[in-house]
Amino acid sequence: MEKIVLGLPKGSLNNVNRGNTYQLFKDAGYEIRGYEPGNESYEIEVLNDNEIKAFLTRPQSTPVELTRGMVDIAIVGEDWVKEESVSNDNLITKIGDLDYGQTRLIVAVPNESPYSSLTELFRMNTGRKTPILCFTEYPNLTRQFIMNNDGYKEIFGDAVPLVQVRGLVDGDNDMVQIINSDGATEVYIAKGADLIVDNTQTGSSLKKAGLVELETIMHSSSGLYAGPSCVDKKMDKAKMIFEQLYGAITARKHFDVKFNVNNDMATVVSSFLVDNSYCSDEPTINPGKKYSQINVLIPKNKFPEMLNGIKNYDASSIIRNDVKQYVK
Ligand SMILES: Nc1ncnc2c1ncn2[C@@H]1O[C@H](COP(=O)(O)OP(=O)(O)OP(=O)(O)O)[C@@H](O)[C@H]1O
Ligand SMILES: O=P(O)(O)OC[C@H]1O[C@H](OP(=O)(O)OP(=O)(O)O)[C@H](O)[C@@H]1O
Repeated sequence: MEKIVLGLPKGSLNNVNRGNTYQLFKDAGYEIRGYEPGNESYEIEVLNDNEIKAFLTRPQSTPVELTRGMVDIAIVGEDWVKEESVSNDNLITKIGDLDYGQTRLIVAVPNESPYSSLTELFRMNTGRKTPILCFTEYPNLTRQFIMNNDGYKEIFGDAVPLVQVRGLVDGDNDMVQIINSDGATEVYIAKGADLIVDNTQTGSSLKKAGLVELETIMHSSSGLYAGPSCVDKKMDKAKMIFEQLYGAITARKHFDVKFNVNNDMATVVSSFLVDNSYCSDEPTINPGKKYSQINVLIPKNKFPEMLNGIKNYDASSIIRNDVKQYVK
């Protein structure tokens, strides 16, 4: 098979404290070299799967690489896929969500602002002589969101806010200007912007900059996405890679628990576990001479209550293991 070309993210999605994609690949059983967080190479080796060729990608540029077939599949945040698809045909398909790198794209203004919504911001600035300035890394989503805002529509109708990406300028309403930022977006408020659109995770960057959220534009998390070059065998392979990764993510949320009960209690305990959803399909029962060993895969958050419950059936020799891979 022709190798599938995989884009792996640089930045927050490969950061030990934010979204450790490297660890996810390791947990999923891939031997991966050249992708250690903070020490990534541009070409990454997947030593135990010679059907994969991997490259480092910047999330901001990943959608372009996907639509042009430079990579067949990639891990990227949904925010960047949406940002790209606002003005272009959406050629990118989502193979599946990977449930990490959760952020929200938000509109923020200074704490002391009198507005409690974006509509109020536009209404309270009616007739202003200077432009309303918004800085963001997401000019397409921002323009779309602003143009759908009731306050904006009341004052400016269908006029298109001016958007500036470095020297490139588009739009006809220069009283509302959306200007591209390449990072550290929060700081633009201190430098004179009226509002920003940025992503937030813990909220600490907003707090530090003395900003407050007005609106949520979208929720985002990382996922595996495919471009138009990912068809037939490549798509089959992409789905297999996703299943492998998702198995590792699901596994992180479960414990593998084993314990013994008297043989005559085994069926009662099994029903107790099924009735309370303390297992995946059903408990596995291995009967011995006097005791039966019961084995369940249980969501981590349900473990304490299950432990409490099985003690009522005189469970003994209770052991709990981490799970590496769990494909439902
Ligand atoms: N603090 C965060 N925690 C988790 N995920 C984040 C965080 N900040 C951003 N992300 C997600 O990571 C992806 C990339 O983020 P972003 O474009 O802001 O740049 P970055 O990874 O920090 O890189 P750079 O600093 O080079 O801009 C996006 O999909 C975003 O939603
Ligand atoms: O809500 P928080 O947990 O503070 O995370 C959100 C911040 O993290 C990212 O920035 P990053 O630190 O990557 O720097 P950047 O703004 O230069 O991209 C993002 O752009 C936010 O500014």
